[in-house]
Amino acid sequence: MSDILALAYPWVKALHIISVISWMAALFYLPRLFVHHTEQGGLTGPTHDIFAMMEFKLARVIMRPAMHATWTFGLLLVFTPGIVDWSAVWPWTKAASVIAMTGFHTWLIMRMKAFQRGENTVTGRHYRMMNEVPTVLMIIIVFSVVVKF
Ligand code: HEM
Repeated sequence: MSDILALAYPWVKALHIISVISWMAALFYLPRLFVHHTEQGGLTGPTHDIFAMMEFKLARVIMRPAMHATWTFGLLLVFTPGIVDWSAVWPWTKAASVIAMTGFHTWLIMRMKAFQRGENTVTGRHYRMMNEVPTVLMIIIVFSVVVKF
């Protein structure tokens, strides 16, 4: 098994990066949709229905499968011999950040489901601020995994 993972390493890493790009695209765009849904879409009527449909499809067709793929390929990289040195700091920084990113994903799913029910208690300003969370985490993750401090 270790031999197969070592041979597949560059392919798995490429698939990991493709999955990460897809996941991040959704994590960046869904809060933007929530901003405009809150400020222009309302919670009933045709504009609300269009926003709710776009949010549902983004979450279910792109964001969820991309997160599963990112975790799957990322964990395969973790189990590849010689790739992660747990005595260094970067794997722990990265692990904490990806858990936080997954928490942010879960929060977005909860907000998406609330909009589906025609409910929303969060302001557009709050969604704008929350939009910075994946940006900050992404910067920490990429420096961790590339610079390996
Ligand atoms: C979700 C759980 C994740 C796990 C378990 C994971 C794990 C890993 C591992 C073990 C590597 C290999 C490091 C190496 O080859 O030296 C890697 C590479 C990489 N990861 Fe992740 N990762 C995850 C999520 C993410 C996220 C969310 C991002 C970006 C926001 C990301 C960005 C990258 C990049 C850019 C690389 C390539 C680094 C390089 O080769 O220089 N990963 N990941």
